[in-house]
Amino acid sequence: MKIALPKGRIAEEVLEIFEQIFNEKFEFESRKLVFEKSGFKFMNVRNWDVATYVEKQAADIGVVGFDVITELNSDVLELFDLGLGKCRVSVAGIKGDDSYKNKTQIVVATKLVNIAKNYFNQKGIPAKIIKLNGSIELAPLVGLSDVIVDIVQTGGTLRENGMEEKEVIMYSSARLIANKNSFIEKKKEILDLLDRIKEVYKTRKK
Ligand SMILES: Nc1ncnc2c1ncn2[C@@H]1O[C@H](COP(=O)(O)OP(=O)(O)OP(=O)(O)O)[C@@H](O)[C@H]1O
Ligand SMILES: O=P(O)(O)OC[C@H]1O[C@H](OP(=O)(O)OP(=O)(O)O)[C@H](O)[C@@H]1O
Repeated sequence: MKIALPKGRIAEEVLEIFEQIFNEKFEFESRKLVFEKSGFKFMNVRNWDVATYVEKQAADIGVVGFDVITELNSDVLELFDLGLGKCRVSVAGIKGDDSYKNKTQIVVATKLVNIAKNYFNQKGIPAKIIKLNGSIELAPLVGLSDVIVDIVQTGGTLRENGMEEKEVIMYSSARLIANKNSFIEKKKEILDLLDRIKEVYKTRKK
């Protein structure tokens, strides 16, 4: 069975869970992208690519943020909420300035283009979306956009830049996902692993 694990923020906590299940040290050596343990092949993949590997069945299962699955509209099965990497996706803007609410068209800077588009569409508010790849908070500060749609965790980045959360769009946490065909072909192995994860959660300190 092939398992795609994310690099980056949630990597450490995810590896910890797998360490507990397999009862041994789990570490991707510096540049090594694949390692095998007890018949499982683990792949070290960028958070944003986990959903793609799983959807295309290059991996049978994976761990990824719910924000990513939502943004990519990934056609995968969601098996379990791991409760890690908790954050929210919010509309944010300059503190005390709600003038964006009166505009005929709001200019929104974001990395999460689809989430932003769907949110303003559903509210019937015309929005022009500007895609950025990082440091999203800068956009309203220099007049590139009226507001941003971005991930908020501690709120520290917003505060430090004189901004505030205006509207929460969705809450996110890391999810265990499976490829739909793999779930049919390898149902027993996948459910066994899921049981082992749930077992770890019963004894896990929050
Ligand atoms: N402060 C935060 N900023 C970004 N993501 C966060 C934060 N807190 C929790 N998360 C969650 O952690 C996941 C992984 O974030 P991480 O920063 O490692 O990857 P990324 O930068 O979004 O992706 P990639 O490394 O592929 O470019 C996100 O998809 C989100 O669900
Ligand atoms: O609420 P906070 O705890 O401050 O976290 C939120 C910040 O973290 C993320 O950025 P990241 O650090 O991934 O950098 P980026 O701007 O390059 O995307 C996100 O895009 C926010 O900027």
